[in-house]
Amino acid sequence: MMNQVPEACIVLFGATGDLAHRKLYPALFQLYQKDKLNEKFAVIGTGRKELTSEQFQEEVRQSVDPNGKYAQETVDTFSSHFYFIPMDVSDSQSYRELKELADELDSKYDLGGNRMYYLSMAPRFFGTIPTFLKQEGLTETDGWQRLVIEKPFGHDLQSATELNEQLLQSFPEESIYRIDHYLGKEMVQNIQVIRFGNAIFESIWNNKYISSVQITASETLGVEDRASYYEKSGAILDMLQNHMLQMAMMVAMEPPGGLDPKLIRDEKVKVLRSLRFYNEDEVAKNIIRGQYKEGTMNGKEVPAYVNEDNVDPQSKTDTFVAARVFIDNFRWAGVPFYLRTGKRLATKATEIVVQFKKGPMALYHENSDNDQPNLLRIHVQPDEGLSLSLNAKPQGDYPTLLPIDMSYCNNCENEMNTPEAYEKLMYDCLVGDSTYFTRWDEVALSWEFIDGITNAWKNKDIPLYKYTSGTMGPLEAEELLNEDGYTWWNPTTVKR
Ligand SMILES: NC(=O)C1=CN([C@@H]2O[C@H](COP(=O)(O)OP(=O)(O)OC[C@H]3O[C@@H](n4cnc5c(N)ncnc54)[C@H](OP(=O)(O)O)[C@@H]3O)[C@@H](O)[C@H]2O)C=CC1
Ligand SMILES: O=C1O[C@H](COP(=O)(O)O)[C@@H](O)[C@H](O)[C@H]1O
Repeated sequence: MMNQVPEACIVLFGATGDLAHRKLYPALFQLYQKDKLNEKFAVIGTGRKELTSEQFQEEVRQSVDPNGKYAQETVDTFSSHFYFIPMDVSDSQSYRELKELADELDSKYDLGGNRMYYLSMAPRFFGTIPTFLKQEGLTETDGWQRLVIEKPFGHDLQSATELNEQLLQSFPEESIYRIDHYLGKEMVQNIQVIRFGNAIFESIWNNKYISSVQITASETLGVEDRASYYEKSGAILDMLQNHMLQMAMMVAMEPPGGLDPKLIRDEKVKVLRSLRFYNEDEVAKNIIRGQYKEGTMNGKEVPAYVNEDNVDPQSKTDTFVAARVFIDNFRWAGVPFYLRTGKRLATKATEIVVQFKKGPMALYHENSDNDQPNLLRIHVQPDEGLSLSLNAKPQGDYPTLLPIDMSYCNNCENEMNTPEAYEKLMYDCLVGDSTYFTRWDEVALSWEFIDGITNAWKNKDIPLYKYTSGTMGPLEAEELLNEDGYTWWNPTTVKR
């Protein structure tokens, strides 16, 4: 089979870091194994550590095959494409050496000047590196140049705008690939297919038939060793501004005119344009913030957020956020979207639940305790799949109701084969498909919305509710839904 992926040199800034080792090398290795990487490829890793290329190759081998599961020859051949340059990214001098090596590998592997620059670095370097890349002539080759930027992209609209303006001095918008790894998840990408590939869903996907939408991304982990970052971001910047809004856009967007990235991203951004922005009083009514207290998880005592390493004991950082948002357009007018995410919650799971309205007349419900609404659950993780809750008649009894589920499991057969988000995203970037990367207008609008909330939190005395670790967040988040006659649907497993 012809390999469609172009030859390329991947220059990875932050090659000695956690993300590179845990996600990026395994992702590239999977692509390599699946013949989804052109055999003409080279990776240049950079970091301040004084590694030789041989030592770097050993790190890569350890990262992709820690247990010696794969054929030695495959792992060795793969890692032989990796080279290392120790450099401080704030020193322009070191970019000259980088350029020399990149040019040399370009000839050695016949890479056509194609370059993917991946910034897996602390965000304070996101602006500097592209500036130096251009200044030192690394962007002047015969091939394409793409810039992959990790999160967070700014910390508010102003900082994101400044960063973006800086990037645009060196790379045009169409060459900037902003990562939101949730967009690389199988079931997040599947939302589009479920919606637009099934007439039965698309025809009822509106406020006539849908009563509410819930998106939960719950985590069991606490802040771990990331306090210096998390103290400034909290759940709202860490998860709501990006992953949660992106999932909401996928659920709410209009059908695109085709599968071109521009058409899809145009539709996504229109959702944000219709998002109801809140004034400070509305923030207080519609957004609940929380912070975890100590608790017991899996039989182990876990500390309160304020007692975690490097966290200010007086910290007001939100480790939980629940939001009621509205998309004021014809399709969604009046339908609340409830988004919630938090750390140290009861389960690690992400699920989208579309709740349908009841029929016009309750023929069977009166005599039944099992009066459940129809729910379409999109299980994003750890289970990947879809289930539809319906009502049927129990054997023999009549006219009571029996809740039943129809389900599809996407990763039950062979869990290992589900491509990791980073695998899909790196592949997409190599082939120049920007569909599942965030475009500047989406990022700007999502910051504008989030800034409204964080400013209200700064200016108004809005409570930070404490919740016990191992629960699903503060009671006030439950009350937010109860006000509207709903309750949260906790993530479930897909029936196998
Ligand atoms: N880790 C994760 O799970 C996730 C990370 N991200 C994002 O990915 C990015 C990287 O995160 P992560 O890998 O965890 O970070 P790490 O702190 O583990 O790695 C940082 C990397 O930057 C390098 N570095 C730091 N300063 C310099 C410098 N002055 N010059 C050259 N290299 C430098 C370090 O190399 P050295 O030590 O050799 O100097 C190291 O390779 C961040 O933007 C983060 O937000 C996003 C989602 C998840
Ligand atoms: O971006 C982030 O995502 C992770 C959760 O990602 P998942 O794929 O494990 O669901 C979160 O833990 C982290 O705080 C955040 O920065």
